[in-house]
Amino acid sequence: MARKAAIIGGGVIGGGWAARFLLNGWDVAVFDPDPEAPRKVGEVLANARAALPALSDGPMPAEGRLVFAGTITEAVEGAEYIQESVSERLDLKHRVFAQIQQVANTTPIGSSTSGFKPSELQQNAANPAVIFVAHPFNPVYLLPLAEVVPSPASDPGLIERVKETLREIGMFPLHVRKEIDAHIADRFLEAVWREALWLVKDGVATTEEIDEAIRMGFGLRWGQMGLFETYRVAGGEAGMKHFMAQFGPCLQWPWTKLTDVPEFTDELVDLIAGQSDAQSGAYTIRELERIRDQNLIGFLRVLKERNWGAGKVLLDHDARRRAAAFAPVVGEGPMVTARMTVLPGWIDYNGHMTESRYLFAASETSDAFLRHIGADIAYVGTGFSYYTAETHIMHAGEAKLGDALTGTVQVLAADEKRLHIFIRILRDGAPVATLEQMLLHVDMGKGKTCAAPQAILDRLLPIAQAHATLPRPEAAGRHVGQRTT
Ligand SMILES: NC(=O)C1=CN([C@@H]2O[C@H](COP(=O)(O)OP(=O)(O)OC[C@H]3O[C@@H](n4cnc5c(N)ncnc54)[C@H](O)[C@@H]3O)[C@@H](O)[C@H]2O)C=CC1
Ligand SMILES: C[N+](C)(C)CC(=O)CC(=O)[O-]
Repeated sequence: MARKAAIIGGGVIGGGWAARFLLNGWDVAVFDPDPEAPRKVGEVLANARAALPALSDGPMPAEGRLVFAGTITEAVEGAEYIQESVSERLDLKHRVFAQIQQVANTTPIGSSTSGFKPSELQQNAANPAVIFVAHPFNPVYLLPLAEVVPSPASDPGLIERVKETLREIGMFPLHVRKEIDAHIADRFLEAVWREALWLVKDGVATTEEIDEAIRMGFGLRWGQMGLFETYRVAGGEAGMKHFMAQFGPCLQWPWTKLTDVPEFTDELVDLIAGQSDAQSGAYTIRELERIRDQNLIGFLRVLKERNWGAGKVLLDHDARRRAAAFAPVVGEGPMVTARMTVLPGWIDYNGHMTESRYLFAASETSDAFLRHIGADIAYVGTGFSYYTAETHIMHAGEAKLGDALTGTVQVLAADEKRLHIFIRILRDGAPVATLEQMLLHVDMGKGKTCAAPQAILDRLLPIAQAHATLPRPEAAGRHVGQRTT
């Protein structure tokens, strides 16, 4: 049975949390008195469905069930985790916590608050120990950071369990050790925001020029190295010490007005809103969200290829999900090594699973087999691996959205260098596709085939021997254009 999360407040952030939990296989109940909330959450979810699966290199779990609850009590019933995402007003948050704790007194309650300290949130609560800050970043379904801020009254064991829950849905819980207004990241954002307001107010730059200054330069650097690592490199060979000696004094010069807040007059609001309309008004907010999401996917995929920063979180999440999803089943017949569900992003213009996803399903199946015989990621790290030298794919049916697929491997032949396998992608026990593949054991450093080590052969060869007794698949050895009758 799927695990359940309750989301109280279904606006921009509540919708993002709902999407992240749902797409990671959790059931979600949302409570929001706004009659527009189901539409708004639905639109965020549609964006998330088009975006989040593109970050995964493994099968995602089947999407959880979304319900809109009529009351807070109904929403939190049976929930293992509660995320409060109502408007940023302390009195409102207190009322919501009181209502929740009338019926769910021990369930963890994370607050999305951008600035309130957990000790402020906990004031007068029936059980303060379970209330903490879990501050996410927009779009919640793509950005991994959640600042987890406990107070001295928080239950440390519960906080550790919450961090694990957040990892399970692909997030990076950053434990903020000392509570402070606006946590860590929003303090920076506030400082930058204040300075930008001054630059616009004083007529130095427009909103567009400020955005160009960020996205053409330091914004690109920050996404991959942050502040300190970036400045360390900027110090040249002498690193951080030289950087500080050179640029430390300029902090005393009038380069910034960071501590001073411009007055929030109607004039300033109109000036900024007007410039923002001129800059970006040609797009709707939903269009801008989709542009943002596709750009983020591009960045994140590159970081993932490099196992760096947020990309490392994505790789860890794939590995965790694979390990939790399925252990190969060794039985009498072909080995069952993978299970997956056909997701929206896998469907093509013909309304069925696109051809590249059959290859993807096959590589999930063969990768699981390789891990089973010991050729796992740690083994690849030693400089050896199996490469696919040849594939023949036959389509026997159409996989459709939501279909549950199973991948099996039958070893046709194996020796110290070669691994000849037959993969079936099954739906309800019948193949929708079969793939015959030849894999070769390779010394990656030399770029040449070589014999697999005895430890791998000791696992592989008995399977090959057992599979030699299975009926040879009719499709094995076929080539394109052969008659079937
Ligand atoms: N928008 C942002 O960029 C970020 C916002 N946050 C935080 O997330 C929280 C929510 O902010 P947004 O989603 O931006 O605001 P929003 O205005 O989009 O959504 C707030 C939602 O709370 C609902 N609400 C009001 N009273 C309620 C009640 N008694 N029970 C249930 N729902 C109720 C409203 O109907 C609304 O749909 C705030 O604490 C904010 O500081 C955190 C990270 C980023
Ligand atoms: C503007 N904000 C304070 C609500 C921003 C955040 O809290 C985080 C974000 O997503 O930028």
